[in-house]
Amino acid sequence: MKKTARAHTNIALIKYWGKRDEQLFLPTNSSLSITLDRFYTETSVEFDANLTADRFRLDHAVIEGKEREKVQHFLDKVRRATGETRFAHVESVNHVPTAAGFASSASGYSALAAAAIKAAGQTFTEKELSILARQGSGSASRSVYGGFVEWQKGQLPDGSDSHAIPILNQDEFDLAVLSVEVTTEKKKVLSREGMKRTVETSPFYEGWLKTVDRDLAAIKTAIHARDFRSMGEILEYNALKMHATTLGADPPFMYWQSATLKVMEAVSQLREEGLLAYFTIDAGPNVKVIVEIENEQAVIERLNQIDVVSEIYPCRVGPGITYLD
Ligand SMILES: O=C(O)C[C@@](O)(CF)CCOP(=O)(O)OP(=O)(O)O
Repeated sequence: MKKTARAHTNIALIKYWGKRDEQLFLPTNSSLSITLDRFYTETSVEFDANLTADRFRLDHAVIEGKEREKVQHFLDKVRRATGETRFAHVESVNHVPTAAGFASSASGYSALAAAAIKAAGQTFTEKELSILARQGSGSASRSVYGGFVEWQKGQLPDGSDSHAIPILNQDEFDLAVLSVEVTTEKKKVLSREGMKRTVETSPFYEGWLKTVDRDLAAIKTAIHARDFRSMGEILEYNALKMHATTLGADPPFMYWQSATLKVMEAVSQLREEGLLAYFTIDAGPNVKVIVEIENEQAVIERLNQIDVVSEIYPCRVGPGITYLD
């Protein structure tokens, strides 16, 4: 039977940056994210005895090659976990503007994990789904839950303790996440390759590992206290440290472009003027600005004045996985 699930993108406030096990997608450090309401992936899965290979369509186009193989490799994990033996039709639609710089792999693999398990006639707990989704893309482990989510790195070699846990529900600490798209010129280093090169070659990586757990503990305290200022200071600091590690990689690389820096400077200037806003940046030049709801419009107006800003997508804290049939 065909089953469909929806999963949302998430934005990390404490970054997942490095794997201790590439095959099982086990991270070097724990991370923490906000699931967003606006951007999501809807995926349907139907196992079919007549198929001789998994079929994958993304945004109504048949996908072949590496991307299809990655989906088949992931569905092999689903078949091992469920005893399902058939191949599947997979249909995914991304409600994520690709240019917005959101890694749709997070929403993509959590939606795929949820729909595939249901289509195999099984029911997984969120913890089991998180462990499965993690093996498609690390950040997908977090999109299983809504709101504020921690992905615990775990200690066990089999990864059975490396999964997400809910920290705060989506309606318990409302804030705005402004996805600021800047004009982009060059191709970016994909996060998977970027973190691998950094872990293997950057002398700054040990500094990252030394301080990330402290950032995580401090931001959880700030979130539970609804202390926006402290939370903002920590998330911005953590993002800067993550990006600093790439400058020491061999060969070095930088996700920021001049447009990125212009937005970063504007956010600092806003704080000078008393408007509390903080930025975070992932594996690309776009910037996500975190702001309290009452300041959202004022901050959007100011950021729209920056010549290199091409689009701003306002988001709110969003839900975990939902099943559509
Ligand atoms: O989201 C974060 O915590 C931080 C990042 O976005 C920073 F770029 C990394 C996301 O990495 P992902 O795409 O999940 O890698 P995969 O496990 O190799 O698929």
